[in-house]
Amino acid sequence: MIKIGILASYNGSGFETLQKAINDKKIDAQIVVVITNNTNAKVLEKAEKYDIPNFIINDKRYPGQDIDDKITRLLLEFGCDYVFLSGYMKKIESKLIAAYHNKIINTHPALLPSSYGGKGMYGRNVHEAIIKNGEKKSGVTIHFVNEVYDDGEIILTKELELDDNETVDSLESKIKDLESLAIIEAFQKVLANH
Ligand SMILES: Nc1nc2c(c(=O)[nH]1)N[C@@H](CN(C=O)c1ccc(C(=O)N[C@@H](CCC(=O)O)C(=O)O)cc1)CN2
Ligand SMILES: NCC(=O)N[C@@H]1O[C@H](COP(=O)([O-])[O-])[C@@H](O)[C@H]1O
Repeated sequence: MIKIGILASYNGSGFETLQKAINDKKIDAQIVVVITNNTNAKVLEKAEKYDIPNFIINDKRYPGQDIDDKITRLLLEFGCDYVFLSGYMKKIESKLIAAYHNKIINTHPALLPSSYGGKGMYGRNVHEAIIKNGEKKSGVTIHFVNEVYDDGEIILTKELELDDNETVDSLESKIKDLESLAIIEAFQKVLANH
């Protein structure tokens, strides 16, 4: 059975999408651990709901320790084959990348490559920039993770056209819906080649 570890900073909506797809037999895998950097992350409640071991790992909780090493060791201890970044807001560092080369998958709420990726481009910031710049389309990119933000090999993208009166809230909602489809399709594609 392919094992997946989750890294998330907030709600972990992508994690729940993946878990529901697993429960619905759309994806043959098991989510075995959830890790967050955020003590208040709602993803912790979701992990408990699905009876998945969950951990908070951040500098405050482990002052002076190597967070990269700690996360990597935990994912390895749980036997993870893949790592899914479900709205994880911290840079993935060298030890985790080395341990999981082209096995870390991220979902980004814009089309890449573009100026809507990289440092500062996360969550609502992305949608605000898209609308401010008068873009006519946006979308979702699922990609493998390398040392650089939003620079890894692209697994798939899904596009949408913006309405004339699109707002940040309306775009965020549409992107979230599109993202759910993209996550399922991307994992089916990756696991088919496992
Ligand atoms: N090595 C990599 N690490 C991460 C990647 C990646 O592609 N390579 N993707 C991100 C997810 N992400 C976009 O998809 C992303 C997340 C956060 C940021 C960002 O600018 N973060 C801020 C800190 C924000 C915070 O502390 O809440 C920063 O670095 O200053 C950019 C892109 C996950 N990691
Ligand atoms: N650049 C990374 C980034 O912006 N990721 C985005 O964070 C959201 C997390 O939402 P959630 O906490 O509700 O799952 C997700 O929509 C994801 O695309």
